[in-house]
Amino acid sequence: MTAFEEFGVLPEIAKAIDEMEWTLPTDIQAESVPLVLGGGDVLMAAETGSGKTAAFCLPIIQIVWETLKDLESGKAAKVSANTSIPWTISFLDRGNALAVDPSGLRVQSREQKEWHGGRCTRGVQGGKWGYEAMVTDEGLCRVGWSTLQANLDLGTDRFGFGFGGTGKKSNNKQFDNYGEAFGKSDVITCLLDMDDGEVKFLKNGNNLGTAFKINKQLANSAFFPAVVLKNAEMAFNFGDKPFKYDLPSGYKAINSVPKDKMVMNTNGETSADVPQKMLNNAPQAIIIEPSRELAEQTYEQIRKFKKYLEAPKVRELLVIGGVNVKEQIYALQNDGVDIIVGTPGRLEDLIQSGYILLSNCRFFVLDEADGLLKAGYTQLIERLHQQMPKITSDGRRLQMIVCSATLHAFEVKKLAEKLMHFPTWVDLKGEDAVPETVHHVVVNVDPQKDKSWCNLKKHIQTDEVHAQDNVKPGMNTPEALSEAVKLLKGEYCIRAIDEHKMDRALIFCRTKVDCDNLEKYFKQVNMKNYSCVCLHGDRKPHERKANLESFKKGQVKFLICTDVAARGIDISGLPFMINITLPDEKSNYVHRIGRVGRAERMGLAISLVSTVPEKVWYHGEWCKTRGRGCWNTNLTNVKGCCVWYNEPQYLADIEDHLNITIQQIEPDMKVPCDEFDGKVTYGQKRRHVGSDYQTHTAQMAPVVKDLASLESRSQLIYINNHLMKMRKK
Ligand SMILES: Nc1ncnc2c1ncn2[C@@H]1O[C@H](COP(=O)(O)OP(=O)(O)OP(=O)(O)O)[C@@H](O)[C@H]1O
Repeated sequence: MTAFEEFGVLPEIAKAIDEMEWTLPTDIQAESVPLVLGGGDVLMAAETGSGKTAAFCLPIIQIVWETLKDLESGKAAKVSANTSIPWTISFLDRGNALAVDPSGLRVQSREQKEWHGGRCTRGVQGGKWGYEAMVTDEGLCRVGWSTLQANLDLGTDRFGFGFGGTGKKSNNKQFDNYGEAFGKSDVITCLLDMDDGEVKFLKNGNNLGTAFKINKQLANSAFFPAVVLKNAEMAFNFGDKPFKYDLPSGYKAINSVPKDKMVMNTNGETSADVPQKMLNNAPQAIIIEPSRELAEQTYEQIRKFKKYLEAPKVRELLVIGGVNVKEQIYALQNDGVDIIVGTPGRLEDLIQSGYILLSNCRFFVLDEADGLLKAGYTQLIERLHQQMPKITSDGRRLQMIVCSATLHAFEVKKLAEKLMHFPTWVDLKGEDAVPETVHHVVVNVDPQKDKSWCNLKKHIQTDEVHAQDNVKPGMNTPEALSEAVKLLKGEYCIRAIDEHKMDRALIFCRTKVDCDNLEKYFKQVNMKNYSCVCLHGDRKPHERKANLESFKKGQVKFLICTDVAARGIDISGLPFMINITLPDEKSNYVHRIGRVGRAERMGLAISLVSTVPEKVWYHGEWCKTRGRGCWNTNLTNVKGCCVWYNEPQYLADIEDHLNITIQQIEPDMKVPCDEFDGKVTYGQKRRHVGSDYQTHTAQMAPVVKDLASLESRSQLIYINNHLMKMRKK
């Protein structure tokens, strides 16, 4: 049995993992896999490169496959196969905010503004029948009877007859006083007399009299128990248990309706016998990623993990923008899908146009959740969540998984509170942190100390922010120093590469134009030694994909990118990364440097930090071309497109956030001999020197000592007591 199997992973999946040469689950996997398999909502916060992708993909693939297998063998189908459906509130015929518990006998809606209703799985034609509904939590509720034509807001059309907690009866939107108000713990008996064509109600056993006369047009219709709630909860008894109050004479429990009078509720089902799970375009899992590259990466991992899962096959689909939508639609309509990995925009397009159905979705995953929220997708996420059934047709609850290396953001906590169901935090550090495998250092770029920029014969082309300023070499104006920083950063970058003999590195620039300029400079200096490609939003999707691939395959040495690649991108054994400019968003520092030092391999991250303010482009929504061909070098406070970038401040913010002081190195780029240097090769696994064990022993020693003294004290107390008793005797 492999270590993964011990955590409940299926042998077929464990075999695929074994082939990837993963011997042990990482900490986040060991904690999260059992939680997800057990049905819980999970918030995963763990360092970059700690294996979060597998922590949610493995259990999802497993449960999806098991569900498909159950369906194939007919087990799950039984739940919705007509003949065996019990008398419950239907999982299919209900409003999208009405949660139905797995027994189908308790319903809840926490929607405060709208009413959400549901109907029973079976109905009746003819005879005298009754059932009980109990208010189990305060709120607004209405119960009664409706036909299948009635809308779910009971009593608002002529096909439904309801009695509400405010003491009103309603049919066809006509609300009249009836009986008396009811609330928490009250039991309402709903009675249907199809022989005399009337509906009446009891409150806690007291007969409130006839509420409605059913008109002749509806006399032959089938009626179903129905409910509608606004921020309330109710429980039902259709006769499986003894009623709290006896039914009036002549009435029987609704669940004793004979077959010839029983009518099945087919609303929400595609056909009487086909369970929804069989629908090709209704996936069981939706995984949202913030970038196309990350979506592709997660999709590829899923393909690897499911390799040995046969009969039935799990079908995964990548739904991202920038590629032909027709192919995605074709796959949805013809091949079908069980797990979708996608980016928000395209995903929502296909959902709103009906190509993807959410009716069977039971896993909703937000990877890099804080990034998604910061990118403005909060409402989209909430919209999708609202459309997902909170309990699926086979009685399983929607599970939500939210993860990131920087999850400690207010927005994430707010979202979790709103959408998740008693989530478990799997938080291995309690705060955003940098893995021990990442050695990260900063280098000051000080144009007042380092005057080499005055005499550069060959230099990087800058972003031309100072094209109209007088910035001659040797000048001391803020503009001249800012231009100098840009020139020096080009030199420092090459120096860092040379000093560490980097033959593989990710280089982050702040803007697309900075990326392009660095790419040109590398080619100018030495095309072969500094072979590189760019990855940023202005490059076409196929170019982005090809560039990432060529870097991953080692065909080029350097990948120059904007924050597009900051999150999640996994390039195995990547030894080096360079920040040409620090990100202004502190969590992005964690994500950027987390591209190295992954899966226990060591990595070095060097950040170039200007000591003086640097004037940079900042094209906001006011910039009509969003930067393309824009030459407005005024500052943003006068409607321009530039800002003064204060890197020392951003560095202080990052250090404050991580509660550390980042080691500073000199412009010669030499990394001083400390415990990292000399003992490690960046890109390789760290030699295990056994220090962990020693540290652990040291940590545990005082606790063990305390325990020993407690034990000895308790034994002494016991002996003393015993002696005292003996003496008394
Ligand atoms: N149990 C394991 N054993 C060995 N390698 C693993 C294991 N789990 C994951 N890995 C490898 O570790 C690397 C990082 O995994 P992954 O991309 O899931 O990290 P992450 O936590 O999502 O990081 P980020 O926050 O940067 O997105 C991958 O190359 C993956 O193949």
